Amino acid sequence: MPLEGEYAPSTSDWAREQAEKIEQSGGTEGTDMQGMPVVVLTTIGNKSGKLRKTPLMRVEHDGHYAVVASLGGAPKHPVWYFNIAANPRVELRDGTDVNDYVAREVFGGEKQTWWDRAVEAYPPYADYQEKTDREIPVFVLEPA
Ligand SMILES: C[C@H](OP(=O)(O)OC[C@@H](O)[C@@H](O)[C@@H](O)Cn1c2nc(=O)[nH]c(=O)c-2cc2ccc(O)cc21)C(=O)N[C@@H](CCC(=O)N[C@@H](CCC(=O)O)C(=O)O)C(=O)O
Repeated sequence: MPLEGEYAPSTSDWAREQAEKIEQSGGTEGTDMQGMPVVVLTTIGNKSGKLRKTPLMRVEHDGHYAVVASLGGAPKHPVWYFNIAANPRVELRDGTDVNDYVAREVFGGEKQTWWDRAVEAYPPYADYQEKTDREIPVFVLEPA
């Protein structure tokens, strides 16, 4: 069941432009950054109730996805983290495929497994974790 609500654009220009390019092309354009694949996560704003569309690096293994709240190694979580915390129902667009998921933050060995997969998909994640004391959260997306 797709998430319903009014879309509210990100205040990050580059992210907004990429999300809108991907969405408006039905997932056929704008789906990479530095040659690495990008997906679009849709969350429900935990304050506005609006739909937030966030481009993220694609982290996939055997048909399962994870999303990484890295924000370039900033000291604070990206606010989409708090959207998921309040409502774990999300949508993920991977190219032309859009599916519903329930996001589950992972810890311990499961997080390490997915963190290794994330760094393999997008090596700068390792640098981001190096540069911050913040534990960068990883969510696994369970099919809804
Ligand atoms: C800039 C901010 O967005 P954010 O949710 O903090 O997310 C920051 C970034 O993670 C986001 O811009 C990502 O798309 C950046 N980004 C990646 N960010 C990552 O964290 N990980 C990635 O792998 C990643 C890859 C990536 C690839 C391409 C690209 O273009 C961007 C990429 C934003 O849009 N803020 C809005 C509010 C958004 C929001 O969700 N508001 C909530 C309330 C949130 C709250 O305050 O609790 C609501 O509507 O209720 C605002 O300031 O008005």
